[in-house]
Amino acid sequence: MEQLLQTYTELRQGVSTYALLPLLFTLYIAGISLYRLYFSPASGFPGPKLAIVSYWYEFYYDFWKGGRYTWKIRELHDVYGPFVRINPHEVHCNDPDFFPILYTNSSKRKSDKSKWLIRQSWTRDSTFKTIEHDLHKQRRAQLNPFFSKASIRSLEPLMASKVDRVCQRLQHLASHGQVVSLTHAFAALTLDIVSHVCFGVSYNTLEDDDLCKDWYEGMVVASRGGNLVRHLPWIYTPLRFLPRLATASTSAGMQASTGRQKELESTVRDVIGRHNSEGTKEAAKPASRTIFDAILDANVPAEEKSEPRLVNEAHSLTGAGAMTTAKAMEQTIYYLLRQPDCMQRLFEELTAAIPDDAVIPSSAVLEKLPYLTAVVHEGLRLSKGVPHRFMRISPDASYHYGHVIIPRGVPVGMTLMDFVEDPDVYPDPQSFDPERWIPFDGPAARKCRDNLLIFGGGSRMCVGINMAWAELYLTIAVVVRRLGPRLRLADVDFERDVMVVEDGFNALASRDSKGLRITLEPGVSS
Ligand code: HEM
Repeated sequence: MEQLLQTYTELRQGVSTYALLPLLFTLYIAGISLYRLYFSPASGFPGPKLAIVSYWYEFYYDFWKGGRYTWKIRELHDVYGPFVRINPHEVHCNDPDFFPILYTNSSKRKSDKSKWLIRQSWTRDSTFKTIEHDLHKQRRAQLNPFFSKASIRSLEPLMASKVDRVCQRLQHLASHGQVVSLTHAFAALTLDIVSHVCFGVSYNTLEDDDLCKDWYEGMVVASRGGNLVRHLPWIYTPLRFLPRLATASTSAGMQASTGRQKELESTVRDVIGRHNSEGTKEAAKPASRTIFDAILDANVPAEEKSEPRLVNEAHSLTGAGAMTTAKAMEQTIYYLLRQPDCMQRLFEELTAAIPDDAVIPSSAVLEKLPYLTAVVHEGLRLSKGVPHRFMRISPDASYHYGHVIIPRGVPVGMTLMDFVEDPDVYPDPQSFDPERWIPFDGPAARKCRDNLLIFGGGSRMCVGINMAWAELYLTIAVVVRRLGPRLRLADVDFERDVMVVEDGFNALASRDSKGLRITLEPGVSS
């Protein structure tokens, strides 16, 4: 009897506890919503109530709508003004005058990144994704020397040989009227260059039958997956291991992504092994020293040189170095092919400047060609760069801008794509119009240049900017000079294959995209 009574009491206690759960949950949600609406440090900024109280609003546009929050944020600015609360913690700004205040140098203020950014990422230990200002500064100092103007100049023979090779491969692959993917060809080119700079050995994907199709598809899958992982970070671990387990996975993209991960891990292991067996490379000739040698030689804590951290860095450098620049090359060639008068004018300028198309001039010489300069700038602008917003957190002092104060600790970001599509600076911004850059030192072009903030700004500005410009000038000049009049678009639909419609951090075309595909007319190029 006593036992029965005890069981009854336990049951009642159990029932009442369970009955309390929904109530506790409701109170928790109400409490957190009230806090986010009225007491959070970001509560002074307007925005949709749903976005302020919950991340599900952003999730809907990021995941359900497929990387569309960036475009939704634009609409929110139309309703709420230049500063908008876009999620429970973050403020977004679209006022260009705020740019230099937000993206400033280390001497002016510390700039942390937001943890929200690294939730989506397989590169969370890279320089790019480093949250804390001082640690970023230390990591960035190891990269800077490899990307200075002088270093990039010394890399030009390597770049030229790869550009030469991409032309040969295009001619070979398209020799019998076959369709070739310029998307994969340009990704192979940029990947081969950046892998050489990082590891001292090029991936040589230009030699692969399908160029770097697998690597590229893997990047696209990882980019799209990022929009899910950012919201549901617990999914990161199963996602990392799932493809390894499911070797027979039906998703080619997943397999490609796994292959890419394995390849990077083994490359980094090789680099560490080679470095350790050769001893310190401090005294080595600068030309033979790689980024990873510099990191491994640096006087920093051991965890900074750990294999997982270096794999993260390798992921980030190869991804950042290859995807964006290749996209800009692809878009530039696409617009030239859509506007044959522009292609013809560029070809004529190049033929005059490079009488022997076997000789590849330096990028410094190419930068003096006015029409090429206009085309390269316009193509880069229309490639949109990275469509995702770049957040900063000022850890020590609030941001002050007119009457607006953003308290320290509040993440605030801007979307660089907004600048390159600003109709006040670039009338009819979606059209390809190299004329807007001519004359290059005139007032209109100057305004265009000042707004081409596609590489970001301040202490975390793109480290690869010099490399990107050199690659763009060399590639566009040589490809157009040698093959321009013979290139034809092969079943390319702008909205399906070219237009940037998805923010997967990288700029992505539609999910049905077949990439930019071309054929080559027979004949002599010059
Ligand atoms: C058209 C080409 C490119 C565009 C539009 C571009 C754009 C950007 C932007 C906007 C950032 C700043 C991110 C931020 O503010 O948080 C960035 C950072 C970075 N980019 Fe680029 N990039 C390009 C080419 C390259 C190349 C060729 C490399 C070579 C490896 C590279 C490597 C990096 C790295 C490592 C960072 C992180 C820098 C840091 O956090 O200190 N990028 N890029």
